[in-house]
Amino acid sequence: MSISRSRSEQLYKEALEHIVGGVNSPSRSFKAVGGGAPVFMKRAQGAYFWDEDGNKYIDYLAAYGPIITGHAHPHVTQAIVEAAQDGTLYGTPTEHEIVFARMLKEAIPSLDKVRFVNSGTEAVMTTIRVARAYTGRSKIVKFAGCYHGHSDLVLVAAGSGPSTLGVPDSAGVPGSIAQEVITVPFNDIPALEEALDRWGGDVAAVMVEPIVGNFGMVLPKPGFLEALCRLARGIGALVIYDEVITAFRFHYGSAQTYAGLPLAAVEPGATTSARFAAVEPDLTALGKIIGGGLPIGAYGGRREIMEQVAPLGPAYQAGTMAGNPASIRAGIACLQVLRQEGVYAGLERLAARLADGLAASAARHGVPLTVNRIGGAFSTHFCSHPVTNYDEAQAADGEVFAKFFRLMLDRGICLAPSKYEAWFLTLAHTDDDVSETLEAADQALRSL
Ligand SMILES: Cc1ncc(COP(=O)(O)O)c(C=O)c1O
Ligand SMILES: N[C@H](C=O)CCC(=O)O
Repeated sequence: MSISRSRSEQLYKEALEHIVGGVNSPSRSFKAVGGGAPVFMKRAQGAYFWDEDGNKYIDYLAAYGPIITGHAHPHVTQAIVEAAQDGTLYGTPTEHEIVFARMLKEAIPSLDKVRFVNSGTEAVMTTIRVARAYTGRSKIVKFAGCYHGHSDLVLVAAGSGPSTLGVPDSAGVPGSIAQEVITVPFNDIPALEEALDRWGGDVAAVMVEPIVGNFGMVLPKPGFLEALCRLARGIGALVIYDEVITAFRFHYGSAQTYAGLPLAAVEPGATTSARFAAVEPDLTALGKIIGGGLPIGAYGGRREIMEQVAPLGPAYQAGTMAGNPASIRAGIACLQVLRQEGVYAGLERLAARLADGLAASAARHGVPLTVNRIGGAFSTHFCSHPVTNYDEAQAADGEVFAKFFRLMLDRGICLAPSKYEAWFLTLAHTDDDVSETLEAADQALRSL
């Protein structure tokens, strides 16, 4: 079974002439799934894509996470149209920025103050600068396989695209910079303890995806985040959560306030805020969903730390496009949709049906498959062991994934072209979409 994608192939040839690798983000290339032309999409609506050859796909890529409402959601689209009609860029503050900052602060109480930027990369990069400015220290601890964007410091042992394409340590990052990063396995408290014992006084921050989204979806083990926060603070370092994927993905808030986060046992009767206080970060980086599909990033945290940032403090961060009215208004509209009753329960129900169905189908056909689901997102690792860290994710079978990816694509199901990326449900997906996807997956798994 194969559908024609001749126009995509033609466009890819042209793109290769003008755009490096034919793509504007390496993750979009099909290098890790057997090569050849990626699919050139022409239009997206709700849960669907149509490619340049007129083929229709059910979309679980969701643009690597931001598209949680479904494509071209009417409320978000209207906000973007109205913003465009009012002029796309002012270079001055606007009231919408205040409205949006308030919404983020209400949903994520650790944000005393925020600043808007243009991408997750910028948000993370700036949290590191601010942490260094605040502590007067230079080293950062990160976890193997966590991806924090493409700024120099965090392109060390990076998951997602870099890992997919075999460049987890990018060329062009000077050794002197890489030396400022200490990498530790995710979910490994003794290894973190050892690293902090060794480098303690030099460490400005410990940075983590509190729920990993970049070597599959991986939860912290119970007590891991509490230990991380306690150990970091014990040596005077800050805790930075990269919530670029996780904010507003699992509930109206972020991982640091998510009831599904496995925490160590708390005192009986502890309040919700006491429950989460032990895992609250000093700084948080945001992106993806908060832009409603337009480019955005944001970072925020404790007042005295954020006040290191210019014009109040000595840490410089700026941006011609930062806080642009279209992204801000799309973000407000997206959060307005997400705070409606039942939104997350619906995402979770569909994702559970799909993830459980895939696992059952794989078992029926004798295909080893580990499905890690968290709320409305999950990952599929072709292996029989649990995936709780990067090594275990790397050990999953990439060739089988590549085959599965192609079989699904030919059946009209669009996944990310990497064994490390997640499947994301949107508000536009229906039970019929899930049934169609399970039918396609059953055929694909049978013929692996
Ligand atoms: C956890 C995480 N942090 C940072 C980034 C970088 O965000 P962006 O691609 O918007 O620069 C990404 C995704 O790309 C991400 O998944
Ligand atoms: N997994 C990455 C971000 O979450 C993928 C985005 C990209 O590399 O283009």
